[in-house]
Amino acid sequence: QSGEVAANPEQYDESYLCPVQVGQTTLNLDFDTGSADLWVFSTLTPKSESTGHSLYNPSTGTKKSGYTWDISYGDGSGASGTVYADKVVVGGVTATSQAVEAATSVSSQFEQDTDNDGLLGLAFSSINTVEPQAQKTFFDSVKGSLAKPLFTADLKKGAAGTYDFGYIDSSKYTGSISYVNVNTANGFWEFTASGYAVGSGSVSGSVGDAIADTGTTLMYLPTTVVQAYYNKVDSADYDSNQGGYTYDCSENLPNFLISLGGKTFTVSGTDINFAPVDSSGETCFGGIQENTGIGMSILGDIFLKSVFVVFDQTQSTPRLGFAAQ
Ligand SMILES: O=C(Cc1ccccc1)Nn1cnc2ccccc21
Repeated sequence: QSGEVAANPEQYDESYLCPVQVGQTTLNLDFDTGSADLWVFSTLTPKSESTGHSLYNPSTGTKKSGYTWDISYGDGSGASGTVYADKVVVGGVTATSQAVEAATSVSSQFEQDTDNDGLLGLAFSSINTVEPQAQKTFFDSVKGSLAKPLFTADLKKGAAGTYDFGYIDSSKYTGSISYVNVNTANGFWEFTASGYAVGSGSVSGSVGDAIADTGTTLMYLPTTVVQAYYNKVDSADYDSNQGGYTYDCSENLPNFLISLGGKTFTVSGTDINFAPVDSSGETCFGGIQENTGIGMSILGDIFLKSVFVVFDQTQSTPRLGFAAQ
């Protein structure tokens, strides 16, 4: 089988939500290549936490007795609950007995984002949090039945993009796809990014160890790289209150160039301008921030909306393919 599903941006492209049939209900889920749990708001979630969300009703599923899950994300958000097996359909691609993790508790960040009805993890199943036995991601459940064991991400700035499962749509990118090998030891789509440049010119240095993470909004890079970037933004400075680099919203940001698999990709300065820090719209928060404390770089949505990405398991070593959009 193969299929295509829309990826609809929230305000400021903070995350992208895709319609997914879970049991007999369609929910809007955040497809997340940075985690491996498929969890949903449910009729088991306290009403005080689930108002405004679409809810999965586990009555259509088969309860996996004694199974629980509990996930925490790098930004401090999290959720936990119980586990059911049920039908999950994404763009026509069907997993007949997918582990669906029903939330019995969610953190305030999820409670408040009423567009988001849960997450669909697309990292490696080795980091799924279900106890006593890790469960397969949706992609792992359907991989063997896909025309090709791969999926692609085509996210866009302020517009609907797509995730495709089982095929590469050559109308969605330009030029050739350049591939890098993935190290799955940490359960992420992790690879080595090469040189970078600020503004224009030839790339140099090395960004290093990085993950392709659709579930992270921004780009988190080494301090040396981030300082080199904001040195080119006159009004920029590190604002500890905001927890990152800010600048005057009126200032034009330089492009950021990064070399992956031997090909240089350009993230436009307009894409790096993330959002105002408050309703005055005077000061803006940058889409490139420091990876301090994370342990690797994260190429999140700010980067991913500039490229077409292939998450490829056609070979014994998984690969990431990058092409210009
Ligand atoms: O957790 C992270 C990475 C991160 C972000 C900020 C600081 C440190 C680490 N992303 N992420 C991946 N999936 C997510 C789901 C919800 C929230 C964040 C999510």
